Amino acid sequence: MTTPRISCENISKKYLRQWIFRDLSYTFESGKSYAITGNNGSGKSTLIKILSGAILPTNGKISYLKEDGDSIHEDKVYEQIVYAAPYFDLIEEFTLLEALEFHFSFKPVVENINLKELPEKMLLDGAQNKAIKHFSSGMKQRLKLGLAFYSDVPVMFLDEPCSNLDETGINWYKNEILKIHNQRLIIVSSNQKFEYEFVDFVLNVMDYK
Ligand SMILES: Nc1ncnc2c1ncn2[C@@H]1O[C@H](COP(=O)(O)OP(=O)(O)OP(=O)(O)O)[C@@H](O)[C@H]1O
Repeated sequence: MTTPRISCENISKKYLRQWIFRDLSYTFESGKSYAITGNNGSGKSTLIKILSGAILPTNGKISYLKEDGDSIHEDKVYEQIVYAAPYFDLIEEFTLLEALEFHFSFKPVVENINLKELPEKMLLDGAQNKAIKHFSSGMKQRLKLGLAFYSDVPVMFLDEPCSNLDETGINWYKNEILKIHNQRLIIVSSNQKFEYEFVDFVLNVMDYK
């Protein structure tokens, strides 16, 4: 698995007439973990969306670079990433097993894990044939995070990862992320320290106003 780094050159984002952030130049190194912090409405989700390629910056350039310095073509970037966020919906009509089969038809599952083991790993044992529309908000969040954790890809974006999780879910999140954080580039958007205690670097979006 190649582990890319993400280079941002002078990126700025404007919505309507308001600059959300300006002139952000930063390199997210492969295998390191980062938190993006800042007040409510400061632009954390906007930045993480831009880094993933979900939306474009108003100005500036984002590149995914391989170890040899070559850039990964923008059409191929999606193969490198998983992204769990409140604004990305699950397909509600699927059962849990269908959702797992669907997701893992696009992304490889991490080595040595069988698809059948995943519900238990996500604390969703017993819900295999339940439709996602009947999941609680915490179950949906564990599924979103689980799809990210157990996909064998080098870049992981997490926006507000512990929203809707109870204490058991938060402990599960903390344990699972500690197992993988040295193998991936992880970028977490959060205002809650316990969600990003494991990171190597903190980037405050307020510093780019
Ligand atoms: N599509 C959009 N059109 C116009 N303005 C937008 C759009 N998306 C976000 N904004 C604005 O950009 C600013 C940053 O929003 P963003 O969601 O990135 O903040 P955030 O730091 O993630 O906030 P929170 O901590 O509340 O989740 C806000 O003022 C928001 O209203």
